[in-house]
Amino acid sequence: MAVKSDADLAVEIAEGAGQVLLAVRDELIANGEEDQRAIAKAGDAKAQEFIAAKLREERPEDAVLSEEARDDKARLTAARVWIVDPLDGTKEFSQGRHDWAVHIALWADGDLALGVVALPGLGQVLSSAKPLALPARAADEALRFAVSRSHPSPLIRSVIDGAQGQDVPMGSAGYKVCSVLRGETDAYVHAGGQFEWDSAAPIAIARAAGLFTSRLDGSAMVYNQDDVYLPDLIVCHHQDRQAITDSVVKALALNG
Ligand SMILES: Nc1ncnc2c1ncn2[C@@H]1O[C@H](COP(=O)(O)O)[C@@H](OP(=O)(O)O)[C@H]1O
Ligand SMILES: [Mg+2]
Repeated sequence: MAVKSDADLAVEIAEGAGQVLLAVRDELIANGEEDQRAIAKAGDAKAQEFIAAKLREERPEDAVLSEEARDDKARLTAARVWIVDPLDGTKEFSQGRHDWAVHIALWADGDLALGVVALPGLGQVLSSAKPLALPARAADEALRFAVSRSHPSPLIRSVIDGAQGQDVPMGSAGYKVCSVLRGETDAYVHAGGQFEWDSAAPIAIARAAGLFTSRLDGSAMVYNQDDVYLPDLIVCHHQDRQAITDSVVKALALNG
């Protein structure tokens, strides 16, 4: 039998983990579970188990970096590393909301090679291998920024105000990047903390679709580093890059 392509495998895994997460949550709620931490914990564990088993079975040679597994650093000398967040937007998942995601990315030979984000609450899966056409951006309308519901940042508030934009709160880094691709927002600018698994798959999809992506200081998002802390990012249409980066520079000067 022919070996499944990485792109097909990533979609299969992201979709499958999404189904596992929906089923776990339904079952717990049907059994009367009201503790959101218990729902989040069960979701994280079951999705991690599903993804790890699939990767072990289908790509036993590859290294894996996951939010929910020990980082044994074998990945630092590997040619191929899967970077996964089994459940991004954990809080929103546990609250019964739809704005959460499963992230599956593949890093190969120095850069992101593939990203898949499943949005089980919407029944959608986005892949860098099949980029969506970018939604049109009306140049005269205020920029809509996807922002965190649970990690407010004074710096990001300043960036949005400086760009005369409006904020659209929602959970999950993957869901936010997909909101730009789905035309619900125009940009996602984040500061204050995140890890490689929070952004790897979403950034691969954003790049493939032709969005601008960078760190707040304008440098490239770099993955599979020893320290996986990757605290800030910009995702936007190229036409908005200047306005947003100007606002970031001013906000950094104001907020230190
Ligand atoms: N200041 C911060 N420090 C660490 N992680 C952060 C963070 N802000 C956001 N994140 C992580 O980024 C993801 C999206 O967050 P948000 O919805 O608030 O934008 C979440 O991942 P998890 O749900 O996988 O933990 C969250 O933990
Ligand atoms: Mg996450």
